[in-house]
Amino acid sequence: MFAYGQTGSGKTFSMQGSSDNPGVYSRTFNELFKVARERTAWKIELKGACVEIYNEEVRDLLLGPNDKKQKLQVRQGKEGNYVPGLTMLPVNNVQEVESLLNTAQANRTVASTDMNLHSSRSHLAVQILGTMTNPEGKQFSSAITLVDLAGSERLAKSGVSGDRQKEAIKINQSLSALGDVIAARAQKNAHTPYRNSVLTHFLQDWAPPELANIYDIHMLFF
Ligand SMILES: Nc1ncnc2c1ncn2[C@@H]1O[C@H](COP(=O)(O)OP(=O)(O)OP(=O)(O)O)[C@@H](O)[C@H]1O
Repeated sequence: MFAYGQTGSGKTFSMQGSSDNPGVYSRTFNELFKVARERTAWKIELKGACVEIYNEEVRDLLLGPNDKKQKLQVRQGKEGNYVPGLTMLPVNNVQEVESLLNTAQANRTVASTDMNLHSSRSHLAVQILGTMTNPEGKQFSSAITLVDLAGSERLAKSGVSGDRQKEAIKINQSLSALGDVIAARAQKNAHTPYRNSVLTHFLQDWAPPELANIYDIHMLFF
């Protein structure tokens, strides 16, 4: 699921929500753990990861202040791309996911522009990966990814220069690459241009075009 829209339109606000008005994260993860609890005969293991894609670099947002930062790269896997070395922590309930999200939000790159005092300068991807074994012993794996995209911005309006301007150019380029990927998937093109940005490369799965509809993409427009 992607939150997409102009800078300052309320994407991060709607993803995070508040204590009296839960956002997309809370609602999604409450439902996920409710379903997991109901499947009493299944063995379900869930792990969470949070990354930001900043200036075409993948950054691990779950590192503590003393953890060693390493350069992360997207690698090709059989069922989808993955990032070797990325922190993935077991999560057993919504509170544990919320704790990961708090760490991620605190580590995310934010800056002030004319259009948003706390503008996200990166795409934030929150991923829950599940390994599930049904009562017959058959194993499945699955992932849900919620992406709070950095906002598209007109440089003249956001009034940015220097580093902020470079960030805005990268943000706009990667949003355009995401649009191209979604269009190619929707049209079931033989080639999907995943490699045109780190965002789309990170999110690449390996569904052949004829099976594209088994991978749900939801866009929230702001
Ligand atoms: N529905 C709302 N009610 C009250 N305040 C809101 C609402 N939506 C957004 N805001 C406020 O508007 C400001 C901008 O919102 P937010 O940071 O969520 O925008 P954004 O789309 O994520 O921007 P960017 O792409 O620049 O990161 C914030 O101060 C936020 O608290």
